[in-house]
Amino acid sequence: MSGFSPLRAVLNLRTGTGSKASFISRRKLSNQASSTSTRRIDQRLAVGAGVALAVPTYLYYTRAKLDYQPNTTPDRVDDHVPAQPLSAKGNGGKEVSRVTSRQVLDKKDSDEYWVVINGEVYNVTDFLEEHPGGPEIIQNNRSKDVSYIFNPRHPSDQLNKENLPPSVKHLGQLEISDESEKEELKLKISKSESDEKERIENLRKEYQDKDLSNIILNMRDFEKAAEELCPKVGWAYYASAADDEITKEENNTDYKKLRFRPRVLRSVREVDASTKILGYDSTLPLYISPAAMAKLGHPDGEVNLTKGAASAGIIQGISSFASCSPEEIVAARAPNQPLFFQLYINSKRHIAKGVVEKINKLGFNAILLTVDAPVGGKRERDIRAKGEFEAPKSDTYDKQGDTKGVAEAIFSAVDPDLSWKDLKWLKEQTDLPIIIKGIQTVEDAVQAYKYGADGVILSNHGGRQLDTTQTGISTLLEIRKHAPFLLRPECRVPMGPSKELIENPDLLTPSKPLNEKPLDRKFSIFVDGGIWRGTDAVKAICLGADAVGVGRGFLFAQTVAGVKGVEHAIKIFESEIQLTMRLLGATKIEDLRPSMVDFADPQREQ
Ligand SMILES: Cc1cc2nc3c(=O)[nH]c(=O)nc-3n(C[C@H](O)[C@H](O)[C@H](O)COP(=O)(O)O)c2cc1C
Repeated sequence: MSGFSPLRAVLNLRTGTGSKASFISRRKLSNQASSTSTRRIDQRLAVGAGVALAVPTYLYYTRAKLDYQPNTTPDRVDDHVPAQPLSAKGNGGKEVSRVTSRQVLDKKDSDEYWVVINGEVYNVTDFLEEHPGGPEIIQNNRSKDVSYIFNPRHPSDQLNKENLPPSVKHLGQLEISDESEKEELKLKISKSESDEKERIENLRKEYQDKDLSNIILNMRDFEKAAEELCPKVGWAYYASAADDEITKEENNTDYKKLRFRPRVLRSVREVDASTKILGYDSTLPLYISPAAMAKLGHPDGEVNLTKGAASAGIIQGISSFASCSPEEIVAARAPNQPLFFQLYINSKRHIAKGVVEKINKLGFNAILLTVDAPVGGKRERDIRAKGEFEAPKSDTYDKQGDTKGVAEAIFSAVDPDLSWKDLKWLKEQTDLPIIIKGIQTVEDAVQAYKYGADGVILSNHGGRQLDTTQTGISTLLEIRKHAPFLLRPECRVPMGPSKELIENPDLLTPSKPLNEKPLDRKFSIFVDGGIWRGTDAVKAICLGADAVGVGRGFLFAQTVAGVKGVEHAIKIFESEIQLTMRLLGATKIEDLRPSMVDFADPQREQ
């Protein structure tokens, strides 16, 4: 990075020239939020049961599978055991192996561990120790139909032949010999759990039928509704953050320490909040942050987000630990819909290589490489929730309580030895833009630029990793102070009143600083964490962010009402962002500049 001096950079805050990142193809949006179609979705309900969790198999096995199979999650998972013996001729006319319920039940007292999932029988004896959720949950439920536990946590194509771990043996279709055996195969679900499941099912139906615009006015309303609609384990996983959850809280309260400086009489009838994110059109400077396990909140999971993002024209980031597979998500994608894939690098590099190959092949548009989670943070709600669950007890194996929290299970596959040199390795595997997610200091933002990343996400993982770490918006302030050269030139100016504007109040914003060069190559800066309002998003954009990410808010929205919930959430953000812009005197994203914001505490140094 030629000629960078932090001192010079600080001094140059006020001056400089350069071209702004291009914002083209704006879509004019009128006073009304753009209309988004609402889509009815399947009302199937997944209720959290147990904390067994397998890291999606595509992280281990790499053959890309492009033929999407529809979700086969049964309506009532506990009743999944088929009523009728299955035909011996399924599978496109080929002979299928059949396994009787008696055979499955007899394995209870053997050395082998068999389970039934969605009407198929598997021998998982050799998989026990590989199961990222720990062997106990399988041992506890041997010789049972475990679809109820399995389905909300795994992509529906995870058990397809090409995705099946070699240590899992598919034995054939289940054939029920008689009613009593069918009963014996069923998981025993406690009364309280089945009551809870019913309550959630009814409540979700109500939300699906209601006009959300009358009851969900802001993103916090979604949070409240989601708490009622999420099974305990899912809620604990979504809401949890590290230790005392101080960073999670500050992620939002830090925005409250900034004040707007609106300009008036600026003719704001027409406003356009559209922008480009990594060159892709977006109706808002806001995207869906990648967050794992959307099926814990709603049976259709991440696909809800894909469809909602498509109809409203924003971009979705997809977690490495999504509960829908990349193939399912790509199959749900609208033509030319941009999708960014969030990557965790597996300790086994050949596995990571395979994942990247798959992402390239499936046509994702960018990689968000998460670096703030070499190990999982201490998320106590999540850890506690596993204890609260009444795990179905097996007749033959009653060791309880040793299953992992969802987060703990997930992180067992992530490489804790990842280092900057691995970025070079990743660049060799892909031509996609690489954005480093989880940058928490100005030093690392500079390092990411030096190592050739295409951008950074200033993020502390929603406060889920190191508690009391600084917030994304604080890191942006650090960059403004110590490495403003990373920002677009027009944002390398101070917050608050500007001498130039006082001398020439006709101007809405200060002119681009003279003598400030743009970077040699494009470098995007995104911020996430604690964005609950349009005002939060606009503050970050004013200070130099290219766009902001929202994690929990969208998880909650899809939990409450699937695709319809996601569309409604985007509408909320759209109308709040447009309103904020109008009240600031800004009619397009380029108008949003540091002079429109200042610290609430006037003593605070920039
Ligand atoms: C339940 C949950 C799961 C998450 N899973 C991932 C993940 O798999 N990968 C990742 O990079 N970030 C993950 N994140 C972090 C988000 O991408 C994002 O940084 C964070 O949610 C932003 O904060 P917010 O929830 O306050 O909007 C997750 C966050 C939550 C709440």
